[in-house]
Amino acid sequence: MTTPALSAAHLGKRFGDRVAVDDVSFTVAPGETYGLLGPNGAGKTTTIRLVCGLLRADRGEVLVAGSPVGPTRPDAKRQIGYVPQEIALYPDLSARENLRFFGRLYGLQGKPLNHRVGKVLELIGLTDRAGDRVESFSGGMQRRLNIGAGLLHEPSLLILDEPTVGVDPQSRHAVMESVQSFGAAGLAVLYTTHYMEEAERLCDRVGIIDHGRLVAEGTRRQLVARLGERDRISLSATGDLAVLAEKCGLLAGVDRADVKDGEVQLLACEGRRLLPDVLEVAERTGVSVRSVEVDEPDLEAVFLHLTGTALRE
Ligand SMILES: Nc1ncnc2c1ncn2[C@@H]1O[C@H](COP(=O)(O)OP(=O)(O)OP(=O)(O)O)[C@@H](O)[C@H]1O
Repeated sequence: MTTPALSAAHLGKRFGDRVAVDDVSFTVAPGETYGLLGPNGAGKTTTIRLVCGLLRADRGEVLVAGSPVGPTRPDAKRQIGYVPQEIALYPDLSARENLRFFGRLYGLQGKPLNHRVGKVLELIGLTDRAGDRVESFSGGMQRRLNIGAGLLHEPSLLILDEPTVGVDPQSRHAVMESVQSFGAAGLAVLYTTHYMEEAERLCDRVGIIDHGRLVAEGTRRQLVARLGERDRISLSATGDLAVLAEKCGLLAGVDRADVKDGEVQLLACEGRRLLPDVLEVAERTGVSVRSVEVDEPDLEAVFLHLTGTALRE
C-alpha cells in the first residue's frame, strides 16, 4: 500500500470550553483531492492549522508522507504548501517578483529559483501576466498567485483554506480550474469549503464536518447513497412558496421541504411516485407550477440529512 500524503488520526482541539475539533481522522492519498465541507465555524480552519503544525493538538497525530508533523518538526512541514484564506502578496511587485520573493524565503536562489518560478507560473496559468503588477490583477488572479506561492518549494501536499471566498463567479471558476490541474499533476490537495458545488466538482472524496466532528466521508456517490432511495424534487412555481413547502412537508415520504433559490425543494423517498400528490397540493394552495425536476440528491441534501441544518446559513 502506498504511504498516504496525509494521515490525520483522532485530532482534538479545545479553546477553553469550546471544542473546535473533536476526534477527527482522515487520510489523503498522493494525487487525491480531499475536501473538508462544512459551514462557517465547523472546525475546518482549526483542523488544517493542526495538520500544518501551526497549532498544537490536544490529542491525535498527523503524518505527512509518513513523517510526524508538529510545531517542532520543520522537515515534515516542508512537505506542506499551506495557503491561508488571506491574500499575502505585494501589490506593487509583479507576479514573478512576488514568487521570487517567496521562493527566496524557502531558500531557493539562482537557476533553481528561476526554474521553479517559471513552473509555478505555468501551473497557475499566469505565465502571460508574469511581468504585470499584482495590483492590476483580478481577485481570482491574486488568489491563484497566492496559491502559487505555496507551491514554490515543491510540497507533496497542498492545503487550501476556502480559496474562493470573496471572489467573483468568473474568477472562482479560474481558481477551481487551477486546483483541478494540481490533482492531475500528482499533488495531494486538502481543500476546505462551505460551497457544496466546489466539493462536488473538485474533490475525489469529501469529509463532512459539523461542530468539530467528521460526520461522514466518502466519494460523492458514497455520500449520496447514505440517503437511500431518496430523490430531490425541485418545483419552480409562482405563488406562496413557503406555504407550498410547508404543506408538501406533511406528505408521507417527504423528509424535508425548503424554499431555496426561488424554488421549493423536497427530499423524498421515491420522488417520482409522489409527484401527483405534490401537484395536487400545489393546486389546492393556489400555487401555479411552471416546472418540476426530479434528480439525485446533492451533497447539500446529504449535509441536511446528517446534521439537520443547512450548509449555508
Ligand atoms: N483562536 C481561537 N480561540 C477561540 N476559539 C476559536 C479560535 N479559533 C477557532 N475558534 C472556534 O473554534 C470553532 C471552529 O472554528 P474554525 O475557524 O476552525 O471553523 P471553520 O470551519 O474554519 O469556519 P470559518 O470558515 O468561519 O473559518 C469556532 O467555534 C471558532 O469560534
